Amino acid sequence: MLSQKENHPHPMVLPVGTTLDRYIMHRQYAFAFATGELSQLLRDIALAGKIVHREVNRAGLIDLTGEMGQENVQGENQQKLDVIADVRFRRALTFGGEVCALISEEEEGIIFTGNNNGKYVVAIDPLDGSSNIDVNVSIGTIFSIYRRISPIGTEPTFDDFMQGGQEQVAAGYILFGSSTMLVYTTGHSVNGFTYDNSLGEFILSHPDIKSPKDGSIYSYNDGNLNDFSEPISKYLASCRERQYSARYIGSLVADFHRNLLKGGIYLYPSTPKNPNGKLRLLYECYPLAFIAGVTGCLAVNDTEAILNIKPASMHQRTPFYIGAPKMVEELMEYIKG
Ligand SMILES: O=P(O)(O)OC[C@H]1O[C@](O)(COP(=O)(O)O)[C@@H](O)[C@@H]1O
Ligand SMILES: [Mg+2]
Ligand SMILES: [Mg+2]
Repeated sequence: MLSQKENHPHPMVLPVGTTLDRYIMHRQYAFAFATGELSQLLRDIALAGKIVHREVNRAGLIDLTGEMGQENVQGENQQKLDVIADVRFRRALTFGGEVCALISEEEEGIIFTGNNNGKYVVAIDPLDGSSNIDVNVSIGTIFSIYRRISPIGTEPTFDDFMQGGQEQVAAGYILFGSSTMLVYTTGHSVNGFTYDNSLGEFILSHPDIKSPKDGSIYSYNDGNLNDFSEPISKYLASCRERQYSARYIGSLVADFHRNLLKGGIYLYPSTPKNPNGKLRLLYECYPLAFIAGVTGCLAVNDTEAILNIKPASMHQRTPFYIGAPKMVEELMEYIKG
């Protein structure tokens, strides 16, 4: 008699309307060696996402807008919601028990959860798009998950976080926009779940997302244009000449999500102010590049694919270009000259 796992088709396409929980369970059965820890970790992230969704929605009512009055490791003034989101994800991942350590945009060092038997480490941008928090514009959370390489039962190490983008076992983001969505991948397909407030559930709404091969949307901060290299300026001029649509929300997660669905390119080049770019490799660029790869998009910096960059420090930055393959390839032609 075939076991449940052998009997279960792989991959399983689930209908729109499936809850996240049911989806995760079914996906777990599709993998012979799945033991449920990653599934539980994804549920913990979804739980924290629901709590932050609630805080974001009523931020203006409960004095959660404005600055915290302190700086984070990046030298940025922390917004209250940056700190709230950081605390909520840290708690959910600590109490969930599957994560032995995490790094966060809001914290300098490694956060040890005390779960030394946990198999996973997480890198997280608890609140992305901080400049848009107080003005009711879409913001989000970005996360990246690795299986630890340090022995289970011991204290996790720096090396657990320096495995490189290709070693991610899962990555995703939560978008707090006109609706709240969780989009993630474990490397096989990218699926989007919309939060139904009345049910308190994430519901499958965007199964197996495939991104257009080409596009006509370009996203960058025009205020930095004079500081871009000549090849980048030339590429942007060619987009303008072709009357592409310039769209820039100023929240990476929201700009990425739009371009993922509609076809487009997001650029954050290096500038004199940010000689290594602005965006952080481990908890902004790697996870979005991992998602992009599964949907057929490309993610690069001026010299290589983002997932091939060898990490060296926890908060390192990189120039970042991500989007429709035809658009990114064309940009690379300009950069190569
Ligand atoms: O204001 P700028 O320089 O255009 O930068 C906007 C970019 O910086 C970010 O806000 C950086 O992320 P955080 O908000 O998480 O620090 C991105 O979301 C966004 O794309
Ligand atoms: Mg960010
Ligand atoms: Mg942030």
